[in-house]
Amino acid sequence: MLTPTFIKGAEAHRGEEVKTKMEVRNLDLHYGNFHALKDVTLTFPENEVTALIGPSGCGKSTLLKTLNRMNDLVDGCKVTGAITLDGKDAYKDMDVNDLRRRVGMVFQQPNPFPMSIYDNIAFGPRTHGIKKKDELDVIVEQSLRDAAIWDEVKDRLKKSALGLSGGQQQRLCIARALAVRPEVLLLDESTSALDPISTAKIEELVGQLAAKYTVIMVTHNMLQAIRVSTKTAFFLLGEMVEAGDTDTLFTHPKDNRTADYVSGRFG
Ligand SMILES: Nc1ncnc2c1ncn2[C@@H]1O[C@H](COP(=O)(O)OP(=O)(O)OP(=O)(O)O)[C@@H](O)[C@H]1O
Repeated sequence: MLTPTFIKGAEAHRGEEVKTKMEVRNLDLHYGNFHALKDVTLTFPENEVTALIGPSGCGKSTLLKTLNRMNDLVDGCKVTGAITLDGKDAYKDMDVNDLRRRVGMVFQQPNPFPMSIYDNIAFGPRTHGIKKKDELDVIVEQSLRDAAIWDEVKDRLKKSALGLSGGQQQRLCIARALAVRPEVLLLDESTSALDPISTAKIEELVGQLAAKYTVIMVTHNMLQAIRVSTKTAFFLLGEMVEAGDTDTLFTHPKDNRTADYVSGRFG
């Protein structure tokens, strides 16, 4: 097994009580007649990285999008069961815009807006009513620092974000997500379009982000799950087969289907 080059969230917090940040209970999701998630129950510990793994089409991205109600935008999508953030029901007791500010998302392909680096980061805070330049300056710098890209872009903040490399664009997108002060960060295969060096930088960054944020990541890369996450959940055909401590799930899986998948027998 690869040795992580940074301290994983749970190791940093060892000895402290682990708090649940988000929880999914008896979640069923249908796209029309298609049953995409089946009675999923799962908790996401605060200030840790949870990885969602499983073969293509098993429902990982669907679950991720359900956590900040992105699926509300999909016609014919029906969700039953409960999703909570700090114990509050995300579908019943929370304004959807407030939920999406608190639970930010970064996608597979870097998708910077066609505007300057500065304006990309200031975009979210501005839409939330922050207009003062000195206040925005502080948020832009802090977000870029938190996303480990400040030193690379601090002298070109007014230049177009589209001039950055793919790996830099993805860290910019993480900075943009951080700029509205989220509590949870959803990463949907956020390194799959990147080269190995950019991937390594983002993996290291994710490890650091867990000090401040709860991170939930979908990944196809099992080594990445091992390197970065403290908790892993394995999905198959819409069912959550097994979840637990990452090292245990990969070395001593309880379910034969998990064992077959993590040993590369299918997927
Ligand atoms: N908007 C949609 N309408 C209908 N079916 C959908 C929709 N989105 C996803 N699905 C179906 O739901 C199932 C789960 O899809 P999902 O994208 O969550 O899987 P995944 O595990 O993330 O796959 P991948 O690893 O390939 O991204 C798939 O069968 C997919 O075709």
